[in-house]
Amino acid sequence: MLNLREFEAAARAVLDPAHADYFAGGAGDELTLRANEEAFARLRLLPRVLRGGGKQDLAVTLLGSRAALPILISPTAFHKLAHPEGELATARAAAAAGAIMIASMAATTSVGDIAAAARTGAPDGAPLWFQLYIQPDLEFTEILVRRAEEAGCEALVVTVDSPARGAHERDRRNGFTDLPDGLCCENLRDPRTGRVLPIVMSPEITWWHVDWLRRTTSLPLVLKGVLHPEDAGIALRHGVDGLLLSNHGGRQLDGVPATVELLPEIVAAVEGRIPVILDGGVRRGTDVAKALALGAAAVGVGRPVLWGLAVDGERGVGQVLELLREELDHTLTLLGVGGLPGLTPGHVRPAPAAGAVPPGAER
Ligand SMILES: Cc1cc2nc3c(=O)[nH]c(=O)nc-3n(C[C@H](O)[C@H](O)[C@H](O)COP(=O)(O)O)c2cc1C
Ligand SMILES: CCCCC(=O)C(=O)O
Repeated sequence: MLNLREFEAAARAVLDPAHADYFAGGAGDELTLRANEEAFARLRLLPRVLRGGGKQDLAVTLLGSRAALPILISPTAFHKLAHPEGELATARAAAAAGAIMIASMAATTSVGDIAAAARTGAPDGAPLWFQLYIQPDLEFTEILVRRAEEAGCEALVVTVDSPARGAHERDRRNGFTDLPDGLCCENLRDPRTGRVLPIVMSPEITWWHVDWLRRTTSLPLVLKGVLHPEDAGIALRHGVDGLLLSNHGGRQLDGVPATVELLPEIVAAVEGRIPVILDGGVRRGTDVAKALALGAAAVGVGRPVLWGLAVDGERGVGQVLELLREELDHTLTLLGVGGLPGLTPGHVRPAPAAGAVPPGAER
């Protein structure tokens, strides 16, 4: 497999079509889903020449978590739909690659088991973060937080773009509403009753809940899904430690901008005080370089990990991460950049608008 696109095609060939559509799909007309990738394609890279350099160091430290590459595994639900080993395979591959994995609250494996798998992938420890939808039942939300802490998660990623579930027409068409028998969201098991609770996406969640969470845990808090620069400023005032600039891969509000289009504004709004991670449409090492040049501290990938997992379990996820790592390394070399800190906004230009006449070409 030469690139992530080939993984996508191969994954579709092996997945149940309804599950392939669940992974691939977006909300509504899928405008934002397409926009994420198109926006990367509209950015051009501008290399510098004759600058020497050598082996690229791709390591980053994010909120105290050390990673071998600036590419995280964004949280995605239901990995056992892609492969019987599910999140365990993903965690081992992430750990072996030194990539931070953000375990989804909607995982088909408990966060404790995911953490144990990550340790087998990298015995000196592999950074694991936990994604949380704040539940209106705060007692249960606190149970989830303690489980993540006990599992050794190093940060909480609080998804705030989901006051309601996105409208996924592919799932409605396919009648995909529930997990198959035998699979469930293990993290949602309620120790008070032994039952598995449904995930509540509630419009009643507010900044008050972020403050509550801030008081409830000492883990770093990353807000996932802030898109408005004013909300980035509000997040700072609420003591948030990082932002994951995300439109949920085009699966929540359709019609919102591509994340990389918003990146410069969000980076400006946080004034360097907290890291901004970006996800949505990252498919190439060149995309990673573009996002980092525009000020992202790192990027996340969602669907490509599911494709790798579907194609070949742990090995497939490992190959997806390795392809991105290699491509990023090669991109930096061709850009004449000696390491991640060398990437600057000057390395990126917008493509001319369609039909535009280049300056000096008018007659
Ligand atoms: C199948 C699928 C399931 C997802 N599940 C979650 C989830 O449980 N929690 C969450 O915060 N985001 C979830 N996301 C959004 C991802 O974290 C991420 O924002 C998005 O996939 C990034 O875009 P990309 O797929 O283009 O890389 C999901 C995305 C997909 C495609
Ligand atoms: C209840 C699971 C939510 C998964 C999710 O966030 C998505 O499919 O985008």
